[in-house]
Amino acid sequence: MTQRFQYLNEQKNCLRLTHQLLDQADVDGLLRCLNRHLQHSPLPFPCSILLDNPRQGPMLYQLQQDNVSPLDDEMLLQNGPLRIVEATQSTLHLSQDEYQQRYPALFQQTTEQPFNDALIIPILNHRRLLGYCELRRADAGRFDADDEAYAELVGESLGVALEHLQARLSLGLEQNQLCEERDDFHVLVNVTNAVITERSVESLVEKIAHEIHCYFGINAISVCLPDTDPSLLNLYNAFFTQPGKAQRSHKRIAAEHSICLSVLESGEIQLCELDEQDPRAHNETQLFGFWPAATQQLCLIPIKFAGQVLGVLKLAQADSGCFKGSRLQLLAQIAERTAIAVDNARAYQEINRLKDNLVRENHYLSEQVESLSHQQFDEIIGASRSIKDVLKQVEIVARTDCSVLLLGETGTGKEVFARAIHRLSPRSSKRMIKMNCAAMPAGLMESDLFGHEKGAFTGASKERMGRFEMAHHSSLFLDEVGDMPLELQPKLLRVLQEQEFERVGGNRLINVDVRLIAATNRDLQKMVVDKEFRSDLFYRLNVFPIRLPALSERRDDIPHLAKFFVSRACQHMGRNIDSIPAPVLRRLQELDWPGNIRELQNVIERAVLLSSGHALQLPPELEEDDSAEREFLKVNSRPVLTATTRNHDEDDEYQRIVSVLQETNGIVAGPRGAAHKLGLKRTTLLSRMKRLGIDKDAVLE
Ligand SMILES: Nc1ncnc2c1ncn2[C@@H]1O[C@H](COP(=O)(O)OP(=O)(O)OP(=O)(O)O)[C@@H](O)[C@H]1O
Repeated sequence: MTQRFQYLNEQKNCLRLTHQLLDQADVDGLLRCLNRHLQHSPLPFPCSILLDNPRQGPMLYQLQQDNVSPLDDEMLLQNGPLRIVEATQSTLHLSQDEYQQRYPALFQQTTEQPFNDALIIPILNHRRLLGYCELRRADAGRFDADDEAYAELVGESLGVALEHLQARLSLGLEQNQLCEERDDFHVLVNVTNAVITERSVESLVEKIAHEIHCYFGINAISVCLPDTDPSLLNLYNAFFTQPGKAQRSHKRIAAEHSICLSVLESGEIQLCELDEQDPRAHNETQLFGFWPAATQQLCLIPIKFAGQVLGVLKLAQADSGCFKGSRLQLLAQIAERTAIAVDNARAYQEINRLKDNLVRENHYLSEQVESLSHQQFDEIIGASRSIKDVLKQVEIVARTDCSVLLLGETGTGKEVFARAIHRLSPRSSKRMIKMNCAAMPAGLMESDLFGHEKGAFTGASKERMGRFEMAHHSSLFLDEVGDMPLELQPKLLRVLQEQEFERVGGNRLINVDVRLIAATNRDLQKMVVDKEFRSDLFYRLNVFPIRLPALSERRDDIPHLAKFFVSRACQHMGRNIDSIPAPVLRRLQELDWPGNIRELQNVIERAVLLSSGHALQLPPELEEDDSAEREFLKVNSRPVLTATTRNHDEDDEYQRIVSVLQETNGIVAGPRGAAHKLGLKRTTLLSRMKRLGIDKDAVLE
């Protein structure tokens, strides 16, 4: 074979080797491919590769019984031939003895079988050293110049292939990183989108848990938020016992000794290694009622917003790889987004609570403004002895904190006096809160009075403040207290005695300072005997009873009240009535008024409406009784009879009335009057006279 032919042949071999090497996906493949090639080349000796990676340090790849075993002992490799090859960028030719002498440690570590001669060829790419490859021959021969030349060609092929491989690997790496970044970004966008519109904590947790579960494969996700009661924490859990299907729960747990509390306080991420023997793991199981199989790690990440720790994102997982490096960073970013949403949800809850309170306060206020406007700001009309006695009692009791029980028939002014007591009391700067026990359905009364926590009963979607809380530092007027359900009475008694209570569905004691004014038109004492009212509550309410007299017991006040109501009604209706004739006032004083002042007020309003002139006229129903009224109306709606239109019976009646009138000298009313003699009521007689066309003056002529 001519030298030229041999040269061309070697070039061809190396070109083929280069192609084969370029097809390899990794360094292991390169090493295997190279050794296969060498077996059929002019240098049929085992070859190893050392790569000098500037970031990770040198790495030696050797083929041992067809297995590639990398060696990354940096000290050992740095102290080998690497640095001299780097400095000279040329082949190093060493006998075994020389090798052993110069690099004893590396020799010992890498020499399984003795060798005779070694060639160390630099792998260069554009004069940059990528590493070297090392050929060792165990036979008696030594490498000559031709061997060196061929080995250097192999080194060049390796340089090209390694450069290519590195470019491919880093491209793949970059691509992977890009994909990872894209996915991370995606999950963050998903979390942001999921939480941005969420206003309830429950659905917020559900959505975040879903994203975390899908992306990280984590099966137990909780969000822990502080409770209004500092000794408790709220734990919102989502557990994926089946892929993609969450079991949700909400628990209030004791804050003391819980891992969440330490994260809330420190604001630092906490990782806990647990196994089922660990008492903390046991504790977690108790809290969750669920323990994800083989859980080894708990990761607790603070949910921080504007420097404040709002809660904790708690994750339990078997694969601790989730809670490291970039994965942990991503979870922390999810916690940041969660914080914005938690803050929004809290703000929304607070706004809603305030709005509800405002609506309720407004409602109470308008209830009260309405009643105030009817009362000319609680003006109490009355100069009778009985009402003066009541006013004295009101003055005495108003300045104390003592409970007051207002007793009296309906419409006697119990609410008016309750307002007067509150207005004269040191609590008058706050408005009085009122509740009518008869108007409130029994089932709603407890939560209306004491408020409720969210979820306390079906439909309790929000926490709500009750009237007792609203009446803090003020007075609570319980109207119709006799209608309070028996089962609620002990709770009322407790507030009156201890000034503390719990909301419905809550276990937090709420302290209030409330002055109670109760009223009833029922006979509470009898109710106690009949076991319809608790005696202990009765005695507690009855500390200062004030009995309001019925209107029939204070007839002297009727003219004052009538004038007051007439002027007020005229104002409202735009009427001008400036006198109440004496007979009208007298008539008003005669009546029984079972509905008391309220009834009087209604009658006057009606009279104002019906009166045609400037003097008040009574409405027809104010006749002595209903039959008289009917008669009056009947008679008045018919034409007056004359001698020609009267029938026989009517004629008889005409004669009888005329003769009695003549006997009584025209007097109709009174014991000697015609009505009495005929056994008729005065008004009935007057109606009949009108109907029959009898003129009492004409009868006497
Ligand atoms: N002394 C008074 N002066 C002026 N108006 C009064 C007086 N007492 C009561 N009223 C008026 O009478 C009406 C009934 O009064 P109030 O509602 O206080 O009675 P009550 O005893 O609480 O009735 P109920 O038992 O039916 O609740 C109200 O319109 C009130 O303004």
